[in-house]
Amino acid sequence: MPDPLIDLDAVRVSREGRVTLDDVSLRSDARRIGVLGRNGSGKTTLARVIAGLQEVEDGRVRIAGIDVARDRRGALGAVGILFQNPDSQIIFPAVGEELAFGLTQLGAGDVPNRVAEILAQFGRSDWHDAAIHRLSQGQKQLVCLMAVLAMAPRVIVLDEPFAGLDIPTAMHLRRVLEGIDATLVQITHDPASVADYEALIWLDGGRVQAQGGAEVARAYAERMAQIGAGDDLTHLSG
Ligand SMILES: Nc1ncnc2c1ncn2[C@@H]1O[C@H](COP(=O)(O)OP(=O)(O)OP(=O)(O)O)[C@@H](O)[C@H]1O
Repeated sequence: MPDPLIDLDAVRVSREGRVTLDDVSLRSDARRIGVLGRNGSGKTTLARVIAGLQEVEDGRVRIAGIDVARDRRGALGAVGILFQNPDSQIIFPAVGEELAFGLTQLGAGDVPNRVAEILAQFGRSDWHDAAIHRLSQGQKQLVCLMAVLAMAPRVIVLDEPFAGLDIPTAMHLRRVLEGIDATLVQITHDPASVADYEALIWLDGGRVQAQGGAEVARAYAERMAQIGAGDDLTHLSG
């Protein structure tokens, strides 16, 4: 059997001496993958591992057969990531430069044309020279989305990129993503948003609490309701 598109085996990550992912395996060819977990459960760390932005201390990571932490150029064509805060992603002052950057890193040909194409695809050709700091959060998130889509990665990791956006903007960007031909890995604490996904993984304290299909979202929702019904806040301690 060929290796799956997403192939993580017994991954372990420590940050500042603390284990944040422990023995996490995820092998999947599903088109829609949901990663569920509470605050601090390790979701963002896992997102960064999948995107190759976080080295693992132990275990193996391959996305589309690429060792994404080591082969950064290969990783750019294999996986893109959108964070909750677009400001943590944007490097350049103008939209056109920002869109060109990833393509140049990727070694793509005819970068100016591809930048023009992606802007035109979203009806934003007038943004080419726009100053990013003048854009709204939703507009900045659209720039990040365009930057990712321009590179046509096989996998896109969404680390709650729509959490800070108003409802129509979030709906619009979500629709754009649903329409594209890429595997989506959605990080969330909201089970309803991934209830119909084919593959779900539930992280708790950096470990896999459960893995499977819709039953995982149901079990997670039940557990969260139970915790929420109690008054015990000790689970928030660091
Ligand atoms: N840069 C960092 N350095 C050290 N520890 C970190 C760092 N980032 C996160 N951590 C720790 O790693 C653990 C997992 O954090 P992570 O951000 O992966 O969780 P999360 O599930 O995405 O949380 P949230 O939903 O609150 O964003 C937490 O205990 C956190 O304190």
